[in-house]
Amino acid sequence: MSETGQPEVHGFQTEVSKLLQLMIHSLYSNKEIFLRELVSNAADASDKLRFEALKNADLYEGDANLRVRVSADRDNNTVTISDNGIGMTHEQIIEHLGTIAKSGTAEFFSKLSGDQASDSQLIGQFGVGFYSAFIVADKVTVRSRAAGVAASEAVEWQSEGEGQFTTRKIEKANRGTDIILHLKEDEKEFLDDWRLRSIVTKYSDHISVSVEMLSQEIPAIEAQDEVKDEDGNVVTPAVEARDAVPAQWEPVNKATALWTREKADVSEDEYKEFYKHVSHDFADPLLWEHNKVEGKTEYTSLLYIPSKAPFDLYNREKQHGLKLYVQRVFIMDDAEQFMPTYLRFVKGLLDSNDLPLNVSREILQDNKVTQAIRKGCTKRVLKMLEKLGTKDKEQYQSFWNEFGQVLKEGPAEDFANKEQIGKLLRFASTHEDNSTQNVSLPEYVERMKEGQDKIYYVVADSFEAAKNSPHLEVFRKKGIEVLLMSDRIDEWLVSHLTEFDGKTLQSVARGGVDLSKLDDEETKEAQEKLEKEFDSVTARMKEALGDKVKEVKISHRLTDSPAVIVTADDDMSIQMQKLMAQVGQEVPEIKPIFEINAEHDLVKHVADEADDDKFNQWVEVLFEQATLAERGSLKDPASFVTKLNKLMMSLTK
Ligand SMILES: Nc1ncnc2c1ncn2[C@@H]1O[C@H](COP(=O)(O)OP(=O)(O)OP(=O)(O)O)[C@@H](O)[C@H]1O
Repeated sequence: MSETGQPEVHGFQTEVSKLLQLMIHSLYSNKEIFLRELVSNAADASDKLRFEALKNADLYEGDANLRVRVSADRDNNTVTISDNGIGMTHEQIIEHLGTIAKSGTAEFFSKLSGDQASDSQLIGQFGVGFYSAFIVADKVTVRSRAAGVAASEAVEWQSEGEGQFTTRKIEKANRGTDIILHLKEDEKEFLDDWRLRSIVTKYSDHISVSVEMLSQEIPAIEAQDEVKDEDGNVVTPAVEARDAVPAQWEPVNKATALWTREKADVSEDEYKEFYKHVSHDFADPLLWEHNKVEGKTEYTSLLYIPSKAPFDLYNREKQHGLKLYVQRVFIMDDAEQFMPTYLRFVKGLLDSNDLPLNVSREILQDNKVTQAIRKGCTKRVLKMLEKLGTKDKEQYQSFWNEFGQVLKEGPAEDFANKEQIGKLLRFASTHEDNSTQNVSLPEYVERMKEGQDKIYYVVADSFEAAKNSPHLEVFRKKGIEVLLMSDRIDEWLVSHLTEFDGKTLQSVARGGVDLSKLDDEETKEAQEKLEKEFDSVTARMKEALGDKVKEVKISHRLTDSPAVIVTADDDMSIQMQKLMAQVGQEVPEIKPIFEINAEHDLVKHVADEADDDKFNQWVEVLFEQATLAERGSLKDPASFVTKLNKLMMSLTK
């Protein structure tokens, strides 16, 4: 730590410099948000102090009246946001105001295109926070003293937002943080008291700590005698002398915790602004619900579904959860115990009357109250989404596009709500044959054919591969809808969501697909006849392929392709084998079932081949071709090509 007055120079983390540049340019049209961000940080600092003071009331230093003050100084061209919250130490200020401690930062920067319009959208999602001060200021001074630290150990941070900042030790009698913005030449509008006041009211009305501004000073009035005309009538009454009323700090926001108010008294805009405060998101939320739960466990929840996914959504380790309050006292951010991981996109807060004020993450872990609230909140979110899905398909689709992948983790994580989650899933399907995931399971069930008792799906590496899978041929012919899955998580999903609405989910690539219930007697008889006729051919093929396959069968699922490989019902699916191999896990060798299309000309030709060598070559090529279509790769592609060439050459002779 430097001596008092001696500045230490520090460089910003590279990302901070980049962020600053980008923000100043892209958020210019919305520059007043700097005040929202700084007041929001000041309110958080008050919440944090209140929490720490639960254990150590001395931190209040005799001043428990927490407030944020906003003022302008016309002479010095500055706006100051001052709080008496938790404050920052020298180390904290360097860390918090010199780096970006967010997961997903690298990914964020890699997504920037250099195009201002689209980058400004992205930066909004990233969250701008303290650095937004530089949109309107060309120099920012932060003076801070952490609660419990001596006045002589306070710290001043200063920067012009260009690559570096300085810190130095200062004396500061008052606890907390002052942020002093030295306004840019053309930002003087923010010196106007009314302008500041209207921004504070617009953005910070819901903040539970009082935000104060100075009232106008009322000048002194001198005493004046009554004035009468010639007839003795009073023309001007006497005026009593009055002292000047100095400007006073007065609250400009409601300063009641928004969630404690009645729903009917909170406007849409207030809910939206409050969301931005708790989530640090820039965009409006998609949906929210505010509830007071009474009965055995009593709590208030205010749950928001964001409209845009954050950058680190796919990181299951990322901090998530709700802000926790106990009897209106802020306890912690990101209380993940109240939301399952697959709902990690939900933002908001909980205020419990049943948890103790000294509650810790450890206590929350194993607590009946926590479990009851988590159950209640989970159900609430699932219901909210279900309602949106039926009420507003377009909005639901936009939700699904942002968060659907994460919701697909649900059936594995939350067995109890499987059916409910099932209703929220959306898939691409052969019904529309395009890649938009917009078919729900209830819709699928409603379209099921008479006699169809299963929900059919195919999982492949890409939508195209799923759509063109040979397994679909018979389904297309019979007009049976198949869900087309190609997201990484899909195989995991269907291994946990095995049933919906009493109907089994069945992969079309499995051996046990049996559509015979949908066939008429005539077709069944014809199939049996064909199987008998081909008995010797399938046996010969099995001999040719040896233990590469489990079985060779006549297929009832093909119309255009000559052959296909399928997985036995109790074996691991090909897609799952691929996933395991990708993450470096050992995959047991699983032999497929080889199904041939007895009505295909190529198969008929092979069946008639008397020469054993040639027959074997044909069978191997058919088998490897089917493997290639299914897996997208072969263990030994070169020898496949050699065999194929040999066969083609023989055909030219
Ligand atoms: N007035 C303040 N009092 C105490 N600490 C503060 C204050 N303002 C900022 N900080 C500290 O600096 C950190 C960084 O602030 P910043 O606004 O950049 O990010 P954030 O609030 O964590 O999140 P976001 O960027 O999403 O707004 C805060 O997390 C907090 O620890």
